[in-house]
Amino acid sequence: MEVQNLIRAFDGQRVVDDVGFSVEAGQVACLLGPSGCGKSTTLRLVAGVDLPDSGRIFVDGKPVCDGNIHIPPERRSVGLMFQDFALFPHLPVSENVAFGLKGGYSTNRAHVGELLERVRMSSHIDSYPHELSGGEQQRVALVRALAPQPRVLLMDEPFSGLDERLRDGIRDETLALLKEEGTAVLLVTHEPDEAMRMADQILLMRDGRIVQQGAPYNLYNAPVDRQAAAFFSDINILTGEVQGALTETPFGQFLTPGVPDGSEVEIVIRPQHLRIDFDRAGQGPAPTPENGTAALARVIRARYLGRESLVEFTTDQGGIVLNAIVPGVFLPPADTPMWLMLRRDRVFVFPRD
Ligand SMILES: Nc1ncnc2c1ncn2[C@@H]1O[C@H](COP(=O)(O)OP(=O)(O)OP(=O)(O)O)[C@@H](O)[C@H]1O
Repeated sequence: MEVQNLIRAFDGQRVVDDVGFSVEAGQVACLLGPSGCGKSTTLRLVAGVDLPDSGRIFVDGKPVCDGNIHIPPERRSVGLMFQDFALFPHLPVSENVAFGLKGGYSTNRAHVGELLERVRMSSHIDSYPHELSGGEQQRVALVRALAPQPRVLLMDEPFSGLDERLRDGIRDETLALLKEEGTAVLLVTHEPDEAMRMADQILLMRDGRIVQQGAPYNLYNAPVDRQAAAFFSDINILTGEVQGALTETPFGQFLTPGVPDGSEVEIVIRPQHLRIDFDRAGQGPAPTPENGTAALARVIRARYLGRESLVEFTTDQGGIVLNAIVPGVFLPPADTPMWLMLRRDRVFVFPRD
């Protein structure tokens, strides 16, 4: 599936602003972004339930929407699965799954049976939706969407109605089935964890635009700007002024090439990429290329989060507040002096907006 230069405005305001991407068969692309950034509108345009002001959409290489063509939703080979997955309450599972198939359940028994088998729901074939748990309903909704074998499946926050504990299992199961089917999937979510877990490709959206797209690894480890970095985890920010392509901080100098002298930069690091060392009578670790220079800091407070501990520090020089995440239990008392280092390969430098 491919989308080119999609634009959609409401009341003169562009909510989808020159969006373009493609999704290969068997790939999951996640449209990720904060509420109101235009994800659902993009999905609706691809589905064909809304018309773009301009732009083109292709499914299987064929145009389904451009300046001249507008193929209706039911003829786009696109399946839909939305948040409330609305199974028909008056129909049993069998009829729900067969709903989009010519001839209904009676002529598609084998296909429906096989699909239900694959999501371990065969024993519920005669049940009605109200007799199923949320997770079971979700599995039925998934195979209902896949039954007509669409080339593209569009999913809008499909897991958000589910119990937290069920979600991971159902996500993995869904992913496995989608991969087997070879369907191109476009999934809308505002949860970075979900996108990281599900996506082959993340399309990060902000104010109607895709600000970055790529594999989850790339978005996490090479964000385009501070907001993109902050979308995936808490971040620490140090600010500094550039002089001669270098920025001086309590953690030593950072290379900031291409930024004019006198302008400010933000040096960003995720809490799990701080290194901590104990203080030995005012002596810190020697500088290294990997970790730069250590800066003396004091513990403000430490909290245990289960798998990890979160320790808040303030640096002696400059009073910079920094959060560090450490695996396991690490709860130093307040005011403990410690040396902090920033993993140089995990630091992002951005011009300050
Ligand atoms: N039919 C419409 N008429 C007017 N404005 C609309 C319409 N549909 C969407 N919008 C506006 O477009 C913007 C983007 O909405 P959209 O639903 O695409 O965002 P979203 O990223 O999916 O958000 P959420 O995660 O909250 O669903 C919002 O400001 C919304 O109010």
